[in-house]
Amino acid sequence: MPPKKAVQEKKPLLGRPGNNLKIGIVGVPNVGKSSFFNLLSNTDNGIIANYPYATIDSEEARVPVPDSRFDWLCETYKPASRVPAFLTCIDIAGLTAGASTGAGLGNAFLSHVRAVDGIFQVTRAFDDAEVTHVEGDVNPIRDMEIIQTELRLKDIEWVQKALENLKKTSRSLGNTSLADKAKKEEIATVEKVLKCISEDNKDVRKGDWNGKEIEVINGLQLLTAKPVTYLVNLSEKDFIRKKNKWLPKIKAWIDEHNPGDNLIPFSVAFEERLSRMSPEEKEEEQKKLGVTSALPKITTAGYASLDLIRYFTCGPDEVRAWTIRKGTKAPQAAGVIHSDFEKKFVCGEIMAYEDLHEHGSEAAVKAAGKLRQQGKPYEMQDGDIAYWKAGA
Ligand SMILES: Nc1ncnc2c1ncn2[C@@H]1O[C@H](COP(=O)(O)OP(=O)(O)OP(=O)(O)O)[C@@H](O)[C@H]1O
Ligand SMILES: [Mg+2]
Repeated sequence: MPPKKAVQEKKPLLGRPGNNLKIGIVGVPNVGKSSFFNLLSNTDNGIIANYPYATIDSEEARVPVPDSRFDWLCETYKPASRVPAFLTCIDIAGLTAGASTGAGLGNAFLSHVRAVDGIFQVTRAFDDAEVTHVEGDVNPIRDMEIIQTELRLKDIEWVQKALENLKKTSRSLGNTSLADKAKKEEIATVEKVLKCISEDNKDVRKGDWNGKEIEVINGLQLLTAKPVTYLVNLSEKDFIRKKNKWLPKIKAWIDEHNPGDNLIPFSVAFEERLSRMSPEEKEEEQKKLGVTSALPKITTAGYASLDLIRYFTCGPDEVRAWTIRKGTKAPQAAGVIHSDFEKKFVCGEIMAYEDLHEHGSEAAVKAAGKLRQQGKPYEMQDGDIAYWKAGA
């Protein structure tokens, strides 16, 4: 007899449930966050200035996510309207040492971080005597430590409060009820979270959690549970020669403290220069220097860090990408377009982008038997092309 297959528990994802997720730009003051925000969103909404705390209120922008599949679909269908996937980005005020106890913009800043789902952490590794550094000199390791410490301190305070409240309600429930058992489990998880941040010195996203624990953690909305992409802002010269004395140290710091987190070098100065060129000049310049803008890579990484994927709807009127969370089932994916599609869901006719690309037309995909009818249990795959059928 073949051995029994182990049933793998399907864990919920860490983070706020839903498809409408946002990424926030975080860092110490005056490191280029707003400049980066403006370049990424192709706007001038972010307030740029050569002094700390230029940004106070947060700004929001929707950044199109580059995708060669989307471009190919638009070429193929030649639709009247084209809507790519977007990543919602927020420019946040600079964070200073002591923010968790109210220094700088303190708690207001931290509440902005709480409201986002992921973090682009900008660190400064460019030397420029003209640009003030709040800590006096350029040292990205110290800056990363400041951010990490402040976010952890705030989480510790938050978790301790949650624990107190849980213990209070647990006492009032008595000893025997089922609700009491659930409370005790919740308390045990919250205690484990506290140990993770305060004793093991780990960000919550680096802890090893089971499905039940993740549900409790998601209820807490912790700052260190959010995925982080480290963006190192270099001088133009260093970016072009792909060398900077801090880069190996930053890499080593990430490997030691938050192994697996993404590190992307870029240069505000280089991107700013490119942004002033025409598309042809831009091409030419990047070819000449043998380097390409880091912005597409950064947008793609941010989107992926939030566990977002997309499916497409295609036709002569519109080619459109719809953003969903990994693991989303067909009815909920249809519901992103219209809630009626979810409520009255019948099925989806679904093909993979790769199959359409390979066979060239929907008819050919169908003839090859690769256009499939999928029901309610179907889990959407990145790059699916869907036609939804809903009841009247
Ligand atoms: N790679 C770079 N090389 C040189 N100067 C840079 C670079 N990146 C940013 N700057 C300059 O640094 C200054 C601060 O930039 P910006 O206002 O974008 O920072 P910020 O992090 O948003 O600051 P705040 O925390 O005050 O909101 C600006 O003068 C900007 O031109
Ligand atoms: Mg700013």
